[in-house]
Amino acid sequence: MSLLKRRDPTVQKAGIRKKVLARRREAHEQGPDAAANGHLLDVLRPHAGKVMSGYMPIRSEIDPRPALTQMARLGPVVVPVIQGAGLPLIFRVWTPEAKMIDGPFGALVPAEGEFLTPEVLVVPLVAFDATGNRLGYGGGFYDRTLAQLSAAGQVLALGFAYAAQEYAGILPCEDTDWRLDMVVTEVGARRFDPPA
Ligand SMILES: Nc1nc2c(c(=O)[nH]1)N(C=O)[C@@H](CNc1ccc(C(=O)N[C@@H](CCC(=O)O)C(=O)O)cc1)CN2
Ligand SMILES: Nc1ncnc2c1ncn2[C@@H]1O[C@H](COP(=O)(O)OP(=O)(O)OP(=O)(O)O)[C@@H](O)[C@H]1O
Repeated sequence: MSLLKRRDPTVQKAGIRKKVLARRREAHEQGPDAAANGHLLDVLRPHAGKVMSGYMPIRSEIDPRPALTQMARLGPVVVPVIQGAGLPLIFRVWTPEAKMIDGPFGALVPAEGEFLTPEVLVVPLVAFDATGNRLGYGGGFYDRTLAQLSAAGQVLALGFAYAAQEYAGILPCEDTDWRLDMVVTEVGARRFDPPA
């Protein structure tokens, strides 16, 4: 591979995705989701009443629905809906009883209900690092969404993942990549320092 290609973050990200996804699949088979949901609930509870976004898991993503089910009793929980390529996500109210339909990329979306703007976001991811950088599937959906929401007000971005999804180095980042405030895994919750 040429030096230029190695330094291209898009190329680097693709290689890291593949490696970390293999580890995520292994962790998913072990299924430490219950322990992670306990930690997630501890982090979310103080925010009860705020509009909070979760996600409907796809592939080997860790399942946040146990914690979201509890939070939906205390306040509005929303999940992402894709408007189109290159556009930020919008969010529709979810409850455990909501009628769900298939959305793009296999994630379920609510068939009906109000669209609300979240202040606290539980964000799915492929990889994270020790400084709060996040790598997703490459659509840039969460980067665009977090940029838009933070321009309008304060948001809290919480990554939810298996501990095995931590990348040992610093993830390659572009100017548009958004950093996480915290990450929650089966090991516990970690808060990242704000950028220097
Ligand atoms: N559960 C869940 N819901 C979510 C997301 C997510 O990551 N997880 N998203 C977070 O953004 C959005 C969906 N984004 C996605 C974007 C791309 C692919 C995907 O499969 N991409 C291809 C590669 C495409 C390419 O770059 O060529 C792939 O991985 O095979 C999946 C989801 C909205 N909802
Ligand atoms: N706020 C933004 N405005 C314009 N383009 C953006 C913005 N955020 C991200 N992008 C573009 O989206 C592309 C994909 O981003 P990236 O690979 O970081 O996605 P990701 O974080 O892995 O995916 P996702 O957020 O969907 O889970 C980038 O090449 C970037 O140029």
